[in-house]
Amino acid sequence: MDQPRTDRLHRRGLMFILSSPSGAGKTTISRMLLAADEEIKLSVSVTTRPPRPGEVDGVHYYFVDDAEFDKLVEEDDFYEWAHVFGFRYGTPKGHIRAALKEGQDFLFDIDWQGTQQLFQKDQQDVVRVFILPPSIDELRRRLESRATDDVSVIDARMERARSEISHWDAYDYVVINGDVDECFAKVREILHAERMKRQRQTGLIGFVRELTS
Ligand SMILES: Nc1nc2c(ncn2[C@@H]2O[C@H](COP(=O)(O)OP(=O)(O)O)[C@@H](O)[C@H]2O)c(=O)[nH]1
Ligand SMILES: Nc1ncnc2c1ncn2[C@@H]1O[C@H](COP(=O)(O)OP(=O)(O)O)[C@@H](O)[C@H]1O
Repeated sequence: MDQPRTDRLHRRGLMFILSSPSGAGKTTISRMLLAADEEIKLSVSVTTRPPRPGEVDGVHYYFVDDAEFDKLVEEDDFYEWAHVFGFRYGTPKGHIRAALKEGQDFLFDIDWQGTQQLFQKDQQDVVRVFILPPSIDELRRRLESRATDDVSVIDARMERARSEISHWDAYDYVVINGDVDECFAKVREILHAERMKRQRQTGLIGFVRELTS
């Protein structure tokens, strides 16, 4: 029997967005996904927030000062950018569009404002996933256990969590992060299923034509 060649068909890449209130676990899930899946690459954001311990410039974020950020805005180098927690965060355009066409998937860890902007610009490629904490008390526990922010910062993030959660219905998928492995498995299933969407499988047309000729 001929080897089926369906796994070699070309498809468009997708823009896989993970958002959540701070502390719900999107960074954790993002890192698990990037470690487990070779086909997806992180879109590294630019931020004016100072690095946390362990964060590496160019890997987790590009850390810049206000003047550098202003320059990037002026030069129209961002797909989108937003104010979050008193700092600015932006998605650099880079070569995302061309890479999507070549079949490269990108992971975005961005907030609801950035999600809206990316969706307006590129509905066909965007997949929006929102992660919820299992409870508000657990959200605070996670922010405290991460131990990267002082109490006033944690309070501000908790204050903002309610308004962030109110945007849950602007997402395609919502996953509750109770058990981290379960949450990860669900997010991975979403990614796998989205890759199989007919509209993304641009190589199907030729394949079906061959099958039916
Ligand atoms: N709009 C937008 N939001 C971003 C971007 N990068 C990060 N964010 C969001 O900014 C918020 C704060 O991020 P961060 O300071 O790393 O703290 P975290 O919430 O604990 O991950 C999170 O909601 C991120 O998803 C970006 O490029 N654009
Ligand atoms: N399902 C989970 N159960 C327990 N702790 C978790 C879970 N998911 C994430 N955490 C922990 O909660 C803290 C916040 O997670 P993080 O991924 O940094 O959140 P976010 O990126 O959404 O701000 C981290 O210390 C992380 O290890």
